[in-house]
Amino acid sequence: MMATRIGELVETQACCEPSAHLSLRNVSVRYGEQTVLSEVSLDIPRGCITALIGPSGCGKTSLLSSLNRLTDHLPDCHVGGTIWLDEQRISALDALQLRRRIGMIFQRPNPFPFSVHRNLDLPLREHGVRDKAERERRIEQALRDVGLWNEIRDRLQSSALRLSGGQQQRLCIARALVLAPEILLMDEPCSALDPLSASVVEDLIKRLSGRYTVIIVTHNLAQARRIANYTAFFWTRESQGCLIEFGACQQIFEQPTDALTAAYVAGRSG
Ligand SMILES: Nc1ncnc2c1ncn2[C@@H]1O[C@H](COP(=O)(O)OP(=O)(O)OP(=O)(O)O)[C@@H](O)[C@H]1O
Repeated sequence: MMATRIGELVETQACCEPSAHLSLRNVSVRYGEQTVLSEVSLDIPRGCITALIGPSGCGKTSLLSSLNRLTDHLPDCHVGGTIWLDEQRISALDALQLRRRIGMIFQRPNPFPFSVHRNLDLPLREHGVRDKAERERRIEQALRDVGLWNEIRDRLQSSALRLSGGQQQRLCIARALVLAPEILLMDEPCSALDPLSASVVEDLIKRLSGRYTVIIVTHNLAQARRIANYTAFFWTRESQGCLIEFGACQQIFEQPTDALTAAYVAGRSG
């Protein structure tokens, strides 16, 4: 499948490439017999930030986790439909390679309980980067990209757990970046941080757009408005999450076409 045009959305978001990086077709997620997300079809624009919003339990995290097949590891979790990464079905890709191309950042910073350096060196070794000088170059670059190099360059051998929460989260983003991914999945990456650290991480995410396709789950509508180019709004109907509306961020927040979206972004429901 060739990359899909995003159609009229491109005209409203000149910053974005007019192609889909990920294409979802009739994607459903169920745990055992319980379908929690039903028939989602969506094109994720390349090089842009797409926010997934909606009330608790409508399946945002389940959808995010299905995009790099973390759902493979959840007991009783079944993902139906088709997810394309460019012209390849993700189900046909090697899971390790897929997760190199699609990194994930979680709500709570989760550095490995090792040194800062080892947090970044380990994934590179696991992915077969044998040349030490190349690993060092990529580690420094990733730390520069997240704005940590100058802050902690003299503490690379100290435990990552001694960093502040915000620094730990930036280290986790660096851990994803060091593998040169194409796409970053972020599940409420600022919600466990103090306001100052959250705003540093938010600025960082904004700076990543263009170079990376970012998909971010957030409950913070103001944050979605500030950083996202596109927004997908989910809702729960008859106990199943579904996609209500997808569009350019400005359109979703200022001129939503669906009454449910309008009520949600205005804070009248959910
Ligand atoms: N591992 C699991 N096993 C069984 N049910 C699950 C599992 N993970 C999530 N669920 C259920 O799937 C539904 C969707 O959950 P999910 O976390 O994807 O929603 P969400 O929109 O991300 O919620 P929140 O905004 O609160 O994080 C919920 O009813 C949840 O209880």
